[in-house]
Amino acid sequence: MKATKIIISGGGTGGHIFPAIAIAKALRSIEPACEILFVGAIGRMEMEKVPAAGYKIVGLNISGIQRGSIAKNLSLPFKLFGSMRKSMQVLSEFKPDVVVGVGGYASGPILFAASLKGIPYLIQEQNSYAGVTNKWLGKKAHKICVAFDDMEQFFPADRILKTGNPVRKEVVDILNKHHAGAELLRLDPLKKTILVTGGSLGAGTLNKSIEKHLPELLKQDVQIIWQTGKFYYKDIIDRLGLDFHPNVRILEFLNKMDMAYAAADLIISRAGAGTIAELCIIKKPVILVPSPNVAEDHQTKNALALVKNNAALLIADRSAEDTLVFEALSLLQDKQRSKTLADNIGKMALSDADDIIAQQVLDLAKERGKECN
Ligand SMILES: CC(=O)N[C@H]1[C@@H](OP(=O)(O)OP(=O)(O)OC[C@H]2O[C@@H](n3ccc(=O)[nH]c3=O)[C@H](O)[C@@H]2O)O[C@H](CO)[C@@H](O)[C@@H]1O
Repeated sequence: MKATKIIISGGGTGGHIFPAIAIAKALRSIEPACEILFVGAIGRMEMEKVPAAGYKIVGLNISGIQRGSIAKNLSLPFKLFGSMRKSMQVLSEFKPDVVVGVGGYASGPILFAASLKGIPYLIQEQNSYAGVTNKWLGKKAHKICVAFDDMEQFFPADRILKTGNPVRKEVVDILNKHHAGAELLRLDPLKKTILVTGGSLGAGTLNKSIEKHLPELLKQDVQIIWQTGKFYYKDIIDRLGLDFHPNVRILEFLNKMDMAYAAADLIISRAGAGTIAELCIIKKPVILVPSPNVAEDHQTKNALALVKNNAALLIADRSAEDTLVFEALSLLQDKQRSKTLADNIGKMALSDADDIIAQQVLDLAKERGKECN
């Protein structure tokens, strides 16, 4: 029997790449012989993370619109045209049965090319608010897998399936790892610990808020696992030094997120959809500071879906520098409130999205096989 061939496209940030890898893993576990090819954007994070996870990737020369610079956008039509041509070529050579789009620059041209060639495609929309490209591509998608309610406002209702966001299983496997996590991060497992994560790229506001109030945190003998993000790391280390205080662990990126989640008593985070899906599964008290710099303010909408169920606290980006650390310290003291938040966020967890989506992809491939015979 011919092996099923799947293209998974998209990327740009961890929020698109990690769900894509989770879907690929689930496809392999259901159908070990299936062939998977990733399509990403040259120069973006997926070109490094996808091969590291053991999959092949082809890069398109594509980027997004850059605000505030006409000159930088002049090459955009040429890039789009070149990416469409390359996408058509990749589809002709690899001959996928189904294409999956997880969002990010590379998804657009390859899904559009798939629609031109009559190849079925599935969109995995991570956020509670769909961007312009996904809305447009959604019109011809065979299936749109979503993680939030009320997505009919963006996509055809008959093709929406609420699956939740695929998470990497190893990242949310934190049971009995508290001590090991703290030790790996050279922290004391008996002291209260806050994990600060700005998503896959880090968050300037979170970094400023923590740095400004380090004295208050240290006065309470609280430990911090502080993920700064690649762009901010060097400046922070230049200012503070790498081993600035035994209670503070400063990291550019956490490769073992499970260990950090396990070691933490409280998590301060941006409101990226992938992180939120993980936070629901690991069930700890959370303070979200949505990024104001994302399309249609979708992180605030992601966060509000939790806040309206009393499953997380929300602090606006503009107030974070003044209030975030004090809210965090007060929540750490308040056991009852912490427990209520942790219980409620746990109720919002949707597990196995990776397996459900992978099965949808394989079903589409089978249906196509029947049509072609
Ligand atoms: C600035 C931006 O465009 N953000 C978007 C991006 O977020 P971003 O790329 O930050 O993605 P998410 O918050 O959704 O997910 C981050 C992922 O990176 C992992 N991780 C993070 C930090 C770390 O040190 N190590 C690590 O492994 C997390 O465990 C998680 O799996 O995609 C999300 C999903 O479409 C969107 O909701 C966000 O608005």
